[in-house]
Amino acid sequence: MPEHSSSTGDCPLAEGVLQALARVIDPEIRKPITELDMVGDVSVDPDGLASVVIKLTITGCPAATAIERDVRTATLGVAGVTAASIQVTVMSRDERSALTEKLRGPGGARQTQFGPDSLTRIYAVTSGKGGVGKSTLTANLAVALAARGLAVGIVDADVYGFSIPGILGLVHDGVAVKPTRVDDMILPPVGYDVKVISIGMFVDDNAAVAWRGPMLHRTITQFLSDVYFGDLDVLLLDLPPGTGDVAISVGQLLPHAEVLVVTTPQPAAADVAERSGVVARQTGQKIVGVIENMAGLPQPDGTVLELFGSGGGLEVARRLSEGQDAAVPLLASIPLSVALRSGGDAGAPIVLSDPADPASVAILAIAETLAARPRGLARRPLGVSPR
Ligand SMILES: Nc1ncnc2c1ncn2[C@@H]1O[C@H](COP(=O)(O)OP(=O)(O)OP(=O)(O)O)[C@@H](O)[C@H]1O
Repeated sequence: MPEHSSSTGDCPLAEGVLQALARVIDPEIRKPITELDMVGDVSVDPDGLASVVIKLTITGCPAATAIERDVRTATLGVAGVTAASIQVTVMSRDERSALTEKLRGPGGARQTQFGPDSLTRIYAVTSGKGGVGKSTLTANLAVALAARGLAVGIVDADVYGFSIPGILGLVHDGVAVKPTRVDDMILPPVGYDVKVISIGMFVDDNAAVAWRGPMLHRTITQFLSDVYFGDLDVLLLDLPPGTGDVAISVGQLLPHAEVLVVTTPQPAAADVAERSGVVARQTGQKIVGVIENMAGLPQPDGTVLELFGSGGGLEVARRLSEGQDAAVPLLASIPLSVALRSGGDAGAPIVLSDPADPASVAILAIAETLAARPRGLARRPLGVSPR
C-alpha cells in the first residue's frame, strides 16, 4: 500500500473511503490523489456521514472542480456511506515542496527528465519548410499513440507557429490554456490524453515571438526540466521548420532523440526537407523515417487529384538513405483531407473523430509502426566497455 499522509483514525469505513480515493486521479499530474498526499483527514460518523479533507497544490487550481466532484462520487460509492462532506484546502509550502520532491526525485532538483538513461522514446518532428502539416501530424500522431494506451507528451517548440494547443482543443476564445504552476514545477495541460507544453501558453494574445537563439535554448531547456511530464512512453517535439536555433538546441539537449521528417509530394521540396534531416543527423540524431503529407486527394469519380505532385516523400527517403547502413523508410503518404484540416481548426483530431478518413488511416498506421518499437535503451551507449 502506498505511503500516505491521511489519517483515518483506524476506522474501517474511513479506510474504505481512503481506498476508494486511491482511484481518484489528479487530471493534471495524472496520478492517484492518495499518492500525491492530497488527501487529509478522512472520517465517517455513526450515521454514515463521511468527511474528507482534500489538499490542492495551489489555490484556484483548474483541476479543483474535477477533483472535488470525483472525490465526492468515490466517497458516496463506498457501502455504508450515506452522505459526504468534502472540505477543499490548499497544501502548505512544506507539503508542496515535499510533493515536488516526490515527483521529481531527491532534492526536487531541476533536471532534464529525458536524459540518455530515460526509457522514453523521443521523436523530433521536423520539416524543411513551413505549412507542410508538421504540427497537424504531430498532434494527431500523439493522440493516436495515447489512444493505444501509451503515455504521451508533446513539446511544441515551433516558436513561429505554435499551433499544437489549438489542434488539441486547448485554446479557448483565442487564448491557449495556461499551465498550472506548483512552485517552480509546471504542469502541462492535457488534451485528448496528451500532455502538452507550448510556447504559445507563455505569450499573451497570440503575440509573435522574436527571440534570439539563447532565449530559445533556455526555453527549451526549461520545458525539458521544469515541466512535469511524469513517466512518458513517447515524447514528440514539434520543431519549427528549417534548420534554425531550436533544431540545434534540441540536437544538443536530446542527441538520442529520433527524427521524423515531414515533406510534401512535390519533388522540388525534397532539397529543403533533406537538409532538415541532415542537420538532425549532424547532432547525432537518428532519422526514423519520412512522412509525405498532402498527397493526392481522391475525387468522387475515382481519380486522384495530385495538387502537389507526387514522389517527394520517396525522393527524400532515398536521399537520406544514401551512405547509411540502414535505409530510411517512407513511413506513410498522407492524402490531402478536408476533414484533417477542419478537425485541426476545430480542435478535434480526426484520428478520434473520423478514424475512417484516409488521412486518419495513414496516421494510425504510423502510430502502429511507432508503438511497435519497444521502449528502452536500444541503441543507447550503456557506459560499459568489453573487457
Ligand atoms: N493532409 C492534409 N490535408 C489538408 N490540409 C492539411 C493536411 N495537413 C495539414 N493541413 C492543413 O495545412 C495547414 C498547415 O498545417 P500545419 O500548421 O500543421 O503545418 P506546419 O508544417 O506545422 O506549419 P508551421 O511549421 O509553419 O507551423 C493547416 O491548416 C492544416 O490543417
